[in-house]
Amino acid sequence: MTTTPPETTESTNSESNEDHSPVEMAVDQLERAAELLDVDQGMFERLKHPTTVYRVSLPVERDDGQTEVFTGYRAQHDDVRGPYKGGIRYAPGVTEDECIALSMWMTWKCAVMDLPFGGAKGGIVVDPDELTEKERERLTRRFAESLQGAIGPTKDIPAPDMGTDEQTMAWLMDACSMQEGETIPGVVTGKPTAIGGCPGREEAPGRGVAIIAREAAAYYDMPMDELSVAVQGYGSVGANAARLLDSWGANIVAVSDVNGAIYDPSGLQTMDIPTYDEQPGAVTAYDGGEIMPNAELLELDVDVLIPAAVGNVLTRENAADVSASLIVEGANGPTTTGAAEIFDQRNLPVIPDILANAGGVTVSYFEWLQHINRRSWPLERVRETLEDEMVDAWEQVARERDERELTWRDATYVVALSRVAEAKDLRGLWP
Ligand SMILES: NC(=O)C1=CN([C@@H]2O[C@H](COP(=O)(O)OP(=O)(O)OC[C@H]3O[C@@H](n4cnc5c(N)ncnc54)[C@H](OP(=O)(O)O)[C@@H]3O)[C@@H](O)[C@H]2O)C=CC1
Ligand SMILES: O=C(O)CCC(=O)C(=O)O
Repeated sequence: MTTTPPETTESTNSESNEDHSPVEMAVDQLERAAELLDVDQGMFERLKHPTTVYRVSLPVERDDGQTEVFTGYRAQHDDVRGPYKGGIRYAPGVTEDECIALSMWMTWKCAVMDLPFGGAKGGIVVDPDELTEKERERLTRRFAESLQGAIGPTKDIPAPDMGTDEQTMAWLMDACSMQEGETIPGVVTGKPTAIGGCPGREEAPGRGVAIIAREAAAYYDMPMDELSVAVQGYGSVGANAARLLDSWGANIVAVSDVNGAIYDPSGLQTMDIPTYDEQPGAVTAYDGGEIMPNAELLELDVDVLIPAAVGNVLTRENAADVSASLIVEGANGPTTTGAAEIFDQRNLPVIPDILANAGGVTVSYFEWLQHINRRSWPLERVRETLEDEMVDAWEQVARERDERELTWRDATYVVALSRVAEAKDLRGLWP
């Protein structure tokens, strides 16, 4: 177990991190908010570091009998407002540095939504598509064993992220329950509904992105039925956001997966384009529209650009060429520090990830409450409550932005950090 952030390492999209590691990006963002709020220097120093980082070796027997050892991480950033909370990703580019940055972003995301959680994030360095289902199950169970004592319904509650899904959460829950000798549904969120999951959790991050895009478009007087939208990434977040905006009347002109984008200025039928889960690799095989590289999608002349795939895609190199009028961050950390500076200079509004994609953790919170109350919510209640919570958070951030004349990112961080700092002051944990 380590407790300090490492030096710069590569992030999920390592080609364009402009020498800023994810942690450095996260610290830059925190520093701006700390200055605006005049936060105590010591508290700022503390919040630059995670509380704990677990690094575990995971020996797994492959189906051919060979043993392979994978590396897993769980970074726990801060729990002053409640148990650590955050997803687990399976991806070849997972690093300790990335998990730490993502855990910091979870602290702010939970705080901006006013959820009683702190921030955590974990991952395993693995391409899940290269494992069979049985191998993925063995790997997940081994990860749960290695994190015994670190995770639990009142300590740290994992959830899905890139490369993991409700089945992964079911295995994690089962492994933790076996260790404890009793069924503990609250140890993870994003489970299948048959074992205590919340209806609507899978669609929630994308639904939240769509709600925030709708509110932001209205703020800038852009009518929904005239809105052109490009979405990078057609997985859980991107496809759900695209389809919902489409159903509200927006014109989704481009979507992409890892192989590339399809573009049709007259609008794509998003319900007809299969996501990776529905049919892997189907985006660029879709009949209709022009095929283009992901990089070109990011520069399309659209009203709204939603990067919803991986981190660090908007960089100092391409920021000047982004032609959208508004960016809504669906992915975590899609905008590098260098790109953010250029967007600020250009007065191009960027609605940050910690607000825009917070729908997932918000519905995770509903799931956690259902575990405590032993009572499930119907889908309509989930959707209505999510709508209320997202709009509430949006309005608080918009007020802060307008009153202090801040960027959207700074305003969001100010709302989040002021809640975390107040909790630390009240609990007397600081200094
Ligand atoms: N799932 C969740 O609960 C939440 C996720 N997020 C964040 O949203 C982002 C996407 O997550 P999620 O939708 O769950 O992930 P998925 O794995 O479901 O989807 C990711 C999508 O991005 C595509 N993609 C992968 N790599 C690239 C690349 N280099 N360039 C372009 N497209 C690429 C994938 O293509 P292909 O299908 O071909 O692999 C897929 O369409 C991540 O940053 C995640 O952290 C944020 C909040 C909650
Ligand atoms: O639902 C959760 O607990 C976490 C979701 C997540 O990892 C994220 O919002 O980035």
